[in-house]
Amino acid sequence: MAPRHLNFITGNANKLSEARAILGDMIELRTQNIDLPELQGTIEEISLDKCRRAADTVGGPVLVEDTCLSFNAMGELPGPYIKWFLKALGPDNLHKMLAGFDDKSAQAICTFAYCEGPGHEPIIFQGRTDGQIVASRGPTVFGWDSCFEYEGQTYAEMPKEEKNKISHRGKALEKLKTWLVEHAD
Ligand SMILES: O=P(O)(O)OP(=O)(O)OP(=O)(O)OC[C@H]1O[C@@H](n2cnc3c(O)ncnc32)[C@H](O)[C@@H]1O
Ligand SMILES: [Mg+2]
Repeated sequence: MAPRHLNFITGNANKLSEARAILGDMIELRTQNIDLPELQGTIEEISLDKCRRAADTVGGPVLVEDTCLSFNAMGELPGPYIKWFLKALGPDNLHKMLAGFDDKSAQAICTFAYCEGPGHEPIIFQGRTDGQIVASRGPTVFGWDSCFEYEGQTYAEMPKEEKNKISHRGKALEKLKTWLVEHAD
C-alpha cells in the first residue's frame, strides 16, 4: 500500500524544493536532515545502502536520493563522487576536468530509494538525462546546474518548471508517482 506521506532524508534544500515542486499535491514530503554515510560502489548499491541506513536511523519509512554526474569520456566518473569534485573545483572550474577530451557528454542520474522500515528491502526509482559539460553559465545556486547543458541551455539558465520537466530528478519522480498510483488503496 502506498504511504500517505514520505519522509525524505536529505541535507540538500534544493533537492527537497525540486522534489516538492515535482510531486505537487500528490503526496506530502516531510523531511529530516541526517548526514548519512555514503558507500563507494555502483549507483544502485549506494542508494540501497543509504536507504537501509536511513530506515535504521529513523526507525520507520524513508525516502532518500543520490545524484550522480557521469562524464562519458571518463568511464562515468565522477558519478556518485561529483559532490566532492564540485566542492574542490567549484562550478567555474568543473568543465576543465574534460579539457583533454573531445567528448564533453555527460549523464545526470537521479536515484530515489524508498524503504518501508528497518529490515525491508528498498525500492529504486531512477531517472537519467543526457547533456554536455560546459563552462559555467547562469546562476550558481544549485550544485553543478550551471555546468550541465541540455539542448542549448544549462539547467541554471532554464526556468525551474522547464528543468523539472526534463531533469534526471523529474524522470525519477515520474516513476515514483506511477508506483504511488499503482499502490494506492
Ligand atoms: O543529503 P543528500 O541527499 O545526500 O544531499 P547531497 O547534497 O549530499 O547530495 P548527493 O550526495 O546526492 O551529491 C550530489 C551532488 O550533486 C549536486 N546536485 C544534486 N542534484 C543536482 C541538480 O539537480 N543540479 C545540480 N546539482 C545537483 C548536489 O548539490 C551534490 O553536490
Ligand atoms: Mg550526500
